Amino acid sequence: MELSLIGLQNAGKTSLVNVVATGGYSEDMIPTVGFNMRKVTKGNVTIKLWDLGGQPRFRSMWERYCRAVSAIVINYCVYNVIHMFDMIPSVVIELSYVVDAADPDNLSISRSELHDLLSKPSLSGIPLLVLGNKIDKPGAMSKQALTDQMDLKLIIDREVCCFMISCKNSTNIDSVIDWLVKHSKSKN
Ligand SMILES: Nc1nc2c(ncn2[C@@H]2O[C@H](COP(=O)(O)OP(=O)(O)OP(=O)(O)O)[C@@H](O)[C@H]2O)c(=O)[nH]1
Ligand SMILES: [Mg+2]
Repeated sequence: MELSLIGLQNAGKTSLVNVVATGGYSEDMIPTVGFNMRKVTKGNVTIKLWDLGGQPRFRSMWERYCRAVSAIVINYCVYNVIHMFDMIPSVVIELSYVVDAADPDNLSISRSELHDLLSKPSLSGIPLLVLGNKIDKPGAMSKQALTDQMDLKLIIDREVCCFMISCKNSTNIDSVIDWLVKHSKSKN
């Protein structure tokens, strides 16, 4: 199974890959240039994770990487949204600010990047996993607020699942792995 992670810069995509792969977390991260690929084995399932750079100059390649993979994970920095699409790479879209006021622009950018991506015919029907990341931070938004502000209720043409996570504290990372393994099995 192949997954692509998309999200705005600083959402925590590379941190998520590290936590899923090894359990390791670091504050000291370098922004991803282009993409990284990492293979992770969980039980009898091997997942190839495409970790895409979230800076504006890299966003045009998201669709290309989502066409070839099994799932799309969208990562938000709440904060993190992950969407999983089966048989397509996963995409992560991230928001890098405290949602409730500090930087409303980022939230609307994340929302429009997500809905733009989902409107691509090449990605139709792919399940989506939305992850709200950085819930350890004070002021992190609730799942309900994330769902409302990302207009997730408008997505009716595919399975959508949403978890609130913290890579830092490993909160709900097990649920993310279970979801990934379950969806990779259902397609293999
Ligand atoms: N407090 C907190 N910080 C986090 C969490 N996850 C990631 N971070 C921090 O957020 C920063 C950015 O993390 P990255 O994983 O590099 O973000 P990215 O989405 O890969 O960024 P790009 O590669 O530029 O797209 C780092 O300083 C991380 O330590 C979390 O759960 N909680
Ligand atoms: Mg990165």
